[in-house]
Amino acid sequence: MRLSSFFNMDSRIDIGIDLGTANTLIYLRGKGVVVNEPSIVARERSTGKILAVGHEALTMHERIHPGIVTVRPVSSGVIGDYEATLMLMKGLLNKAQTRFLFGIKRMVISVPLGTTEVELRAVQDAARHVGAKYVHLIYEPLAAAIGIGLDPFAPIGNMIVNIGGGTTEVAVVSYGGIASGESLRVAGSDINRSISRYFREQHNFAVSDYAVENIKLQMASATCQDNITTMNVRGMSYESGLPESMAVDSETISKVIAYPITQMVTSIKKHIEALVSKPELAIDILDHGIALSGGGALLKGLDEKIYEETKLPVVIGQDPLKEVIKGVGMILEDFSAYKPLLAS
Ligand SMILES: Nc1ncnc2c1ncn2[C@@H]1O[C@H](COP(=O)(O)OP(=O)(O)OP(=O)(O)O)[C@@H](O)[C@H]1O
Repeated sequence: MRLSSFFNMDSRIDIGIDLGTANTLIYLRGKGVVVNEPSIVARERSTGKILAVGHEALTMHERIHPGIVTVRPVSSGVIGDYEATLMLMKGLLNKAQTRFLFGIKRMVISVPLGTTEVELRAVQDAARHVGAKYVHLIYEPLAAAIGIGLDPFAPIGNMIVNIGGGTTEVAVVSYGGIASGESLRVAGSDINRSISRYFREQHNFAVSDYAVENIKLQMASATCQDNITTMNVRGMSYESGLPESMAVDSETISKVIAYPITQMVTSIKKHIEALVSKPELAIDILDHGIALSGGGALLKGLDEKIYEETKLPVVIGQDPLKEVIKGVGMILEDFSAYKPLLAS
């Protein structure tokens, strides 16, 4: 018996990764999602030595001394810091608690639409560096469509909008391809930046990333809500130089985040209007609506806002933060069926 068949080389593992700006998720074929952690690493400033990745690194963020630095290696959905991305991938693969005794055979990674050749190559290199033998890339909206339960090969048009931390991917999927789409570099992080800027510029008040995220999750809304809520926010006053607390209401926060929301909705409308030369696709979308995925889809009132602006039905995926990795997982589980969808 040949050594390779004795060791059954097919027992090498197949892995899917949603390498996101905010979160990275890992799927193991046959097991499901085994890692779901923030895309952040903490390293020693002088040596570059990695101290923590994922949840632990996020806990250290904004609490550390100058000898330690936290880095978000993925920016706008693509690799911004190659070395830190490798550390993130290695660290999170270790957390998968699976011994890759025979190495990784196939790795499928989701990437934003419009990723440049250089950016695609960086993702492929990183995947090979962490041990993948074959690397395949899938555009995020296609993965999200599969995850949501749509058939990307169907001879009808489906509109998917995946709103992540760094990008909003708008795509009309039909016949196993993308009929129209773009990756807008405006998403969840821009909403956070708008909130931070409001406190800094209007109140001379510095608020931590953690507090900003909390404000967004608790009170931000894409539409005006009837019941206005208030919350106390703690931060540092630039004027007094002391920690202070100030009240903010949901109506103010909704106004503050209006600009990034408008940019997202404008992109969606632009791609619907682009279907003027393909009216049958437009009618399909009228019938089936717009499917939303990604963490940004959870923003209060966003579905309502998109409906107000487009008059098209809007459906949010069952588990928006996991639709892309669910789709990547389904590709791994039935690779030959979904192979035609892969970017390379
Ligand atoms: N309930 C919520 N309301 C509003 N925003 C939310 C909610 N939950 C998560 N988010 C936002 O969703 C974003 C993360 O979503 P997701 O994990 O899908 O993005 P990602 O895949 O890391 O990013 P990208 O695809 O752009 O690289 C963050 O900006 C987060 O603040």
